[in-house]
Amino acid sequence: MTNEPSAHRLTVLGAGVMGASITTTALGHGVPVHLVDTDPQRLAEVGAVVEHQLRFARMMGSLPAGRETAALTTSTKPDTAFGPTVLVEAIVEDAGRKADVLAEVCGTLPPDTPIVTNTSSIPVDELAGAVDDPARLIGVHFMNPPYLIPFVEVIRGPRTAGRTLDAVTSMLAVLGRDAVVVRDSPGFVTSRLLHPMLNDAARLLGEGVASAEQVDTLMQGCLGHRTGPLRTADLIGLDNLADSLRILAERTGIDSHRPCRTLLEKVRNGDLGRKSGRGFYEYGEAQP
Ligand SMILES: NC(=O)c1ccc[n+]([C@@H]2O[C@H](COP(=O)([O-])OP(=O)(O)OC[C@H]3O[C@@H](n4cnc5c(N)ncnc54)[C@H](O)[C@@H]3O)[C@@H](O)[C@H]2O)c1
Repeated sequence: MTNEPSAHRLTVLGAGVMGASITTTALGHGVPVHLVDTDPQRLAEVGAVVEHQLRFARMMGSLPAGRETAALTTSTKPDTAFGPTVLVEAIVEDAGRKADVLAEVCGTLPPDTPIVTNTSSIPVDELAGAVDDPARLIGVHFMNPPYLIPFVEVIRGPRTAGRTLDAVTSMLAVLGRDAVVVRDSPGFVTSRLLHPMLNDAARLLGEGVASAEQVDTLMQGCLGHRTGPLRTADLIGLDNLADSLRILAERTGIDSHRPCRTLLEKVRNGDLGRKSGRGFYEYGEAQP
């Protein structure tokens, strides 16, 4: 696999928070993307979201200068004629739905096309059971937002082939991402450490120990956390965080990983964080 962007083409499943921003990262590095979402409304909005993110990423200097932005196509079903070199699954954090979509899509790809799951917490080998050839599935846990964070956590499942790892790390190099390869496990390294901490921050808020601003200010000012745990939770999306915590609790047997009452209440009220315009903080309107 070459380092020429034109040698790579991504199909991305899921045009939500991560699917859109993975798309921005690829387009800004000159890699064409076919973006698929079952929700036509989301597809109608996502072009403007990606444009906004491309402008922001350029302003932050996080895209290669002089590289032409690649073409984006969208649809509610994968276009088999697109011929991706890698397929990235970034749909909701639900093991059953991910397994269904992976089982369906693998039959439409040539046998050697690597499949990436962007799951936050589901063990890759659990999802590999849904793929025709488990050797071609690998986890790439892009951080949010991927066009600003140069590191990615790569999860090599016990059945992931070396050729899959090589092809995917080569694609990540074209996207300017540095891969840290870890062993498969619920939540891997980053979600296993981060998500329970965000849950505890919400618990402290619910117990009335401190306000959201105080929790974040203490974690930023005293412990050097970049954005504060509750602002981070709002950035992730509180529905996605709750789903990931449920999976962590079920797969590790650690009951305290279950999403706390304060977090569940926010999700029930539709306060999902930046993507809905309100979470632990008010944003006025939904943020791209
Ligand atoms: N949000 C984060 O900060 C973050 C970070 C790293 C990884 N992740 C992981 O990335 C994945 C996506 O998370 P998100 O935050 O973007 O979720 P999201 O809820 O913002 O978006 C999910 C999208 O998937 C679409 N979808 C659902 N079923 C589909 C299907 N069968 N085919 C195509 N599209 C489908 C939905 O319509 C929605 O637009 C999850 O596995 C999540 O755990 C999230």
